[in-house]
Amino acid sequence: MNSGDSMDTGSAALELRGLRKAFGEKLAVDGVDLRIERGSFFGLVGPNGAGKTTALSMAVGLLRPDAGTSTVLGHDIWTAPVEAKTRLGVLPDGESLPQRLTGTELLTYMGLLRGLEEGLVRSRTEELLRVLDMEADGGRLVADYSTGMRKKIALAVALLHGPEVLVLDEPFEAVDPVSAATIRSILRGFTGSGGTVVFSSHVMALVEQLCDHLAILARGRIVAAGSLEEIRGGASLDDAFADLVGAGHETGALSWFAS
Ligand SMILES: Nc1ncnc2c1ncn2[C@@H]1O[C@H](COP(=O)(O)OP(=O)(O)OP(=O)(O)O)[C@@H](O)[C@H]1O
Repeated sequence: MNSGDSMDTGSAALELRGLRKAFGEKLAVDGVDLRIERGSFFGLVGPNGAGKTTALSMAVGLLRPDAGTSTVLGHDIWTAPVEAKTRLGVLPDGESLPQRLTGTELLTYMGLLRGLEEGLVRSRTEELLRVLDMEADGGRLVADYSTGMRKKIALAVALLHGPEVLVLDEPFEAVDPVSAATIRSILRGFTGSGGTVVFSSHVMALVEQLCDHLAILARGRIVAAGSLEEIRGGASLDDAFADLVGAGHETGALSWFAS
């Protein structure tokens, strides 16, 4: 990992203040404040369309907010992007990778772009492909990868430069169980050595298994944030989630299947 500087001391790993974003009439993120401490394994959960991807995209500098700020280890993502992004590894939502490169070319290109020395890029690329069980796929085009393989190579890109804070949008989506176990173990090792992981997920079991802290986002607002125990309050996370975001949509069978 990169060594910190004096700005970093005492600041949160990631701090969001008053983040807001509207798409036309739709207020996707409506004033999100969140402080994520260093060394946390932090989950951001919420129903479909709650604003998770929009909030995380603004947090990492991929989407300009209408209002609010995001700081990474004390560095503002918009006014000090180099300082912030050097410390940040991002797994964005969707298919944002260059498709016409092989996996090895992609990692090499991204490593050199990050200013890493060539030998280091080569050794880290080999290690990442091996650990992610993609050694045999390094020479294939990213365009020909499966969805889960694209997720894994994107995670490799996020890890390559040795960030201190990882922000991952749905890192386990479409990933097979063996690869998911590998990713869990990489991420646990990462937080174990002082790094911070922030990830979004719909899978409560995963969040319960991995996270020490979490926030629940619904309709663009944080409806609960705290330690896993505080949010669960003695119940399962599934139940706490349903209570907080409002369950009660069991409207019965589809009319045309009614007997
Ligand atoms: N580029 C865009 N243009 C218009 N509306 C958008 C855009 N991006 C997101 N939205 C809207 O903003 C809201 C929040 O979307 P977002 O993708 O952030 O939710 P999410 O919590 O990540 O959802 P999911 O869990 O389904 O991935 C949704 O109503 C969505 O339709």
